[in-house]
Amino acid sequence: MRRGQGIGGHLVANVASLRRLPQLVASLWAAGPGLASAILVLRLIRALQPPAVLYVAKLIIDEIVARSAAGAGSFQLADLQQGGALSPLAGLILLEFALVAGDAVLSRVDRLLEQMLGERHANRLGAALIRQADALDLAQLETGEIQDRLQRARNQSVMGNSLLGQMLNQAQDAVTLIALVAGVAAFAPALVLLLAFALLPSLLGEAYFNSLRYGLDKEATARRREIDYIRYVGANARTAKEVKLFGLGAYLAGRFTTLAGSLHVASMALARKRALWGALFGILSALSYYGAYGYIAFRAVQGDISLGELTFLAGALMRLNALFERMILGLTQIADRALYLEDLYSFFELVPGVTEPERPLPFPEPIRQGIVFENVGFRYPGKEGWVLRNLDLTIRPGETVALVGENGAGKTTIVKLMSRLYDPTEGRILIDGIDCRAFALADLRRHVGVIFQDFVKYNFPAAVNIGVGRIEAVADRERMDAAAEASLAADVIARLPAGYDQVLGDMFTSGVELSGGEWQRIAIARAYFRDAALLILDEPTAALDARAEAAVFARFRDLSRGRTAVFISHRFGTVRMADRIVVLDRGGILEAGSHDDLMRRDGHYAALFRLQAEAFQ
Ligand SMILES: Nc1ncnc2c1ncn2[C@@H]1O[C@H](COP(=O)(O)OP(=O)(O)OP(=O)(O)O)[C@@H](O)[C@H]1O
Repeated sequence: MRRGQGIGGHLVANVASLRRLPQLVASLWAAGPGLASAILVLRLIRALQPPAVLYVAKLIIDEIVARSAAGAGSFQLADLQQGGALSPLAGLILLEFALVAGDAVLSRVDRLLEQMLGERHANRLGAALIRQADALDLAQLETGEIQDRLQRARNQSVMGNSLLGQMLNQAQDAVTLIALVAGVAAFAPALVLLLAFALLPSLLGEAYFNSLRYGLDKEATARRREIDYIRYVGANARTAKEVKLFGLGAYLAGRFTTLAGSLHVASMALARKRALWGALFGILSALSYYGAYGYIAFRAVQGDISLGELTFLAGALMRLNALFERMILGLTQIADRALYLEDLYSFFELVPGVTEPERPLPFPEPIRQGIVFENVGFRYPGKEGWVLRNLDLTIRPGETVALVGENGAGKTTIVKLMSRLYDPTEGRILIDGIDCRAFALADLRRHVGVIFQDFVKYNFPAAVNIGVGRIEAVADRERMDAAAEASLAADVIARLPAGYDQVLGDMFTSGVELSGGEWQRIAIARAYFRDAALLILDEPTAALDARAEAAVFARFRDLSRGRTAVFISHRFGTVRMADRIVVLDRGGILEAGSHDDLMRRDGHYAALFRLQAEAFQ
């Protein structure tokens, strides 16, 4: 929201925010149509209860007044019955009781049903959010703006529940209000106008402040993310080592205080303004309320309305006053949250750029001609420089290729392109002559097994940590044993108290944390467990000790026989084992060939190889 937009602009934004409400209603309905209908019926009945109670009270008083007027004398218990049946007065009192007690019961049933529907809806939304995040491109998820939106959407998936209750309260109050206003209009039409005067300024004021609040929150999202991040870095087992040793505690606390303070100042300034105006509007509505009260008292004294009608009108006014207050507050909260619905639903409307082909071709099994990068260029969306440019590279079937190059040369990006985490900005990637965009994404990825250098350390049991490589086969112990054996993870598992069932990581109390190299063995097992035609390992042995590295690679060569394998490594002892080594520099290929070829050529690779070898002499 831009500053200086004026009240008109704010109101438009506020009304626009409500446009997402029908979507919320539809998804709530879809979560439980039966539950939703039952809730609506209950709310409607409860909405009509207050006017009914007031009306019965009016009848009771009129009945009592009529009795006194008829000179029936003081009221006796025996008066409760008349000719063997209940007297009209007793009947009315009983009815009043039934209305009040009935509402108490209905409100409990209603709350229960709403909780059921709310939880069901939140669960559905939570799952849908994960599916949508999965469908989006990695490049989309990596942008700060989408991360913000995702963060807000995550909050919303829980908030939807409170919105359900608020919307129903509002609808119920609206029905009660209409019924009460109709009742008031029947006895004293002039009062309705007076009430409208009390309502309008509050309504406009609230709408205005709602939009200001949203604008403020939106502006502050980036700062709030930074605050959350500082809170994470400052109070977290993972960062504690460095924070302690570098003495960062005071620095982080200071930065936190500065950022949180700036947010606090802005939000307090708005809260003060809002409180001031709220108080003024409150006085205005109190004035209207007492004006109306005086008016009906005067008419009663004049004898224009009966005592029963006076009771009804006074009761209705009191209720209407409370209802206005509540509805304005409710409207504020609904509009406020509805503005955030925009984040939720706009996240669901994001369309991935890495798309499925209309008529997918089957992935070649086995790969016969290989993988060809044809003049491939890649630039991150919204970024200036090219990460890869004019890249021509062929990976033959059954070949083991090592990608080497300095930090930032583009090695990981090549791997991401091969698995279609990104699509090339220019050029094509062909598998057996077919553009890889022609395969169904799931089919392509089923045939590719990638372990990234920043692989995920799942705080799940060891078996699942390996099984995620091919989750549908997670129960296949024979396959798991083979993968664990090949990756040297078997030794790690054997040492775990609960073996394969041992929860790993430090997130849960039952978890066992592993060393970097142990985690890496588990991750490599994941790749073997996947058993894909194309195996890609991005710095798979960086955390392994020398003996483990040699053992892993001896097995890697055995296992990758007959399948295509690509690995990235900065360790030339490992790299030299590849059939072909591709040296990358600033997004292009500098040289390529076997270790012996490249050493003979005496170029960049040979220089780097000697440099590393000398360091060990
Ligand atoms: N999500 C991203 N958004 C924008 N730029 C990125 C992103 N990820 C990587 N880059 C840039 O792309 C370039 C290539 O990165 P890449 O990870 O492919 O390099 P690499 O050769 O694997 O490096 P390393 O040896 O350090 O792992 C780098 O200059 C990096 O700054």
